[in-house]
Amino acid sequence: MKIGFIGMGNMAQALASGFTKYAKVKVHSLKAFAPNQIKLKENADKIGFTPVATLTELVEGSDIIILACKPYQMDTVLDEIRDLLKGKAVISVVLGWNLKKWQSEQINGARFQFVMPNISVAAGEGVLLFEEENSLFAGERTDMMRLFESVGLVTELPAKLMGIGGTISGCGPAFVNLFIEAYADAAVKYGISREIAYKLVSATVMGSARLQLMSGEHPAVLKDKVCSPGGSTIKGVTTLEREGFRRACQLSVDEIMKN
Ligand SMILES: NC(=O)C1=CN([C@@H]2O[C@H](COP(=O)(O)OP(=O)(O)OC[C@H]3O[C@@H](n4cnc5c(N)ncnc54)[C@H](O)[C@@H]3O)[C@@H](O)[C@H]2O)C=CC1
Ligand SMILES: O=C(O)[C@@H]1CCC=N1
Repeated sequence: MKIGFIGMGNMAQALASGFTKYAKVKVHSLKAFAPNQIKLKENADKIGFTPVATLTELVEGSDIIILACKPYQMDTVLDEIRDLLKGKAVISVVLGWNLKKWQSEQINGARFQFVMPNISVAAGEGVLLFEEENSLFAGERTDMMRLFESVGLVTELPAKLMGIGGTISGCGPAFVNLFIEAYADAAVKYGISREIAYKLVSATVMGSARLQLMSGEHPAVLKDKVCSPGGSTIKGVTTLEREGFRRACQLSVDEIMKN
């Protein structure tokens, strides 16, 4: 498998780090191109991929191209590589660049899959949504899913649900980290050091999530198990409810889904 990243920003760095650490399928080469060659070289040394100097070199030296630039950069990228993509498998993690959009570009001879990842792939604990509609060969799609399974939970969704799925899992780490920061601030306010505060809150989030996934129990059941009658937790829970925690979560999703 010869993989080439177009763009090496936050998301591509997370994926490349995840693949170099956790890939359970043989990756023969991992290359990347980005316009800022100094930064690219720094990331290459840190993560362990091969930096290349041009988009042409990247595409010609890879069988699988991972598009990981910003949506507004796609036109410039495609202008340069459109004619080189024949026979390649293209994975897009670019918001909005799904199969329908790709087909509207009429790029002949390239096979395509839209994947919505999240940043936690860097820790091997990501979420990766595969759009059901795709034009990969069946065998190569299975290989792709195995590769991405090395860095997280792979789930297939129909095109019509990729927007909401990607909002929950792709944007989700930002919401969760806001929560972590807020509770760490509260711990610091009462005297715990910042370093310990982040560890305590992050481990609590991770453990709560893992228990829910492993047990399959309703989150409300797990919440109730923590809330002793007349105890401390229920005071915190009712305060969050009074201050509109659930509503704020819902509204954050509604805002994104307006696009
Ligand atoms: N950051 C995240 O958590 C997630 C991001 N995504 C998607 O991943 C894509 C990248 O997002 P980020 O990594 O956050 O952005 P970023 O801004 O950190 O990275 C963009 C990369 O593209 C490169 N680039 C710019 N122009 C280029 C060109 N002409 N040719 C090749 N490379 C070029 C930049 O130098 C940079 O390395 C976006 O389309 C976004 O929708 C998807 C899921 C999660
Ligand atoms: O904020 C964004 O547009 C990208 C897509 C999902 C996560 N980050």
